[in-house]
Amino acid sequence: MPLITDALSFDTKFQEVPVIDLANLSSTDPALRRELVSKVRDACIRVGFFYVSNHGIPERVIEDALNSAKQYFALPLAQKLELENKKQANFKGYSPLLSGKNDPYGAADLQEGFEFGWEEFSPESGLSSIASSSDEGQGDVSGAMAGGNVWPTEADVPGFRNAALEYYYSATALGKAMFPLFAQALDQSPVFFDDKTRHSAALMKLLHYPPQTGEVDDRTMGIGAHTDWECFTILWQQPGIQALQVLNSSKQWINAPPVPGTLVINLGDEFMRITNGVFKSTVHRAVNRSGVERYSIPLFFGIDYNVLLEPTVGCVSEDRPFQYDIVSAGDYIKSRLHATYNY
Ligand SMILES: O=C(O)CCC(=O)C(=O)O
Ligand SMILES: [Fe+2]
Repeated sequence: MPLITDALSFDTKFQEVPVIDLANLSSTDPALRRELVSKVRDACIRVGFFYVSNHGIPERVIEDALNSAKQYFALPLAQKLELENKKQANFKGYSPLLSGKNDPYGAADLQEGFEFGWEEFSPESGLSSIASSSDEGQGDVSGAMAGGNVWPTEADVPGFRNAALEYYYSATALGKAMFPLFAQALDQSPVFFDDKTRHSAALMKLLHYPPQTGEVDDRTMGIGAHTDWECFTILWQQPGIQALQVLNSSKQWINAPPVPGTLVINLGDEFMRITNGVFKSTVHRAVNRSGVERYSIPLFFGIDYNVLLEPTVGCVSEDRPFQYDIVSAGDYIKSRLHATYNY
């Protein structure tokens, strides 16, 4: 039976986001691997979201990134605007409050962010050991997504670039270890994505949501209803604050609160497209009505920008022909960035 036929029998009216323990992620025991693959497959087809525990990103790396984000967003607005994303290649850098609109039918997003992608480590940064263990070479900075990162100066936010890149390398290492799981969940060989993920086509964003107080306006969200664009997102959310909500197929918003010790993994449009909808790119949003500041850190991990988003074997059938235009990953991400920030 093709995967697509099997997937159609799954019930997508989920009421909660499952938790998957990654403790056995690198185990070679076939039974343990089968069990893990089967959990990932179920979550990808039914929900498009899951939490992972034992994810391997050290607590210290998370804390340093969070503290750097807090210091960065506390800078005066004029200083942050020097690196405004609209002035940079492919929207790297700072996005002010209300500058983006993820939900084309909603209001602008009540969040500010700082985005960057892969970059070559410089030996003096002290990151060489981490970089070399998680990335085998060049970031893909040619073509549609060309353009390097921009950073505040060391004097403005001491240690910012270092802490941000350290988190980036840890999260991309986790992402790279997860691609074989997704491949196996699609009945492909574990190396299926290897030649499509040679460069880290991963964008990381530090996000800050001010508390929404006063009159509750149902249109204004921290980030409006949207799907993510890459293959999958690795999301750290600040403990203790409920903000993230996920839409099930009955159009109910299901809370996805931070679960201590976990990260959220959610699938995006690239996976949905190449699997012809077998993997769900689930709509979600975040609204911070907690009364305190909220920070989160998504890392959006895609396939290489030059690779075409073509259908995967088993994901099309006579009844379910491929339903998307075939575009390159880079062209797809670039078009979505433009739509979000030039609304
Ligand atoms: O801040 C969050 O919890 C969600 C962020 C998000 O969905 C995104 O940046 O795409
Ligand atoms: Fe998202």
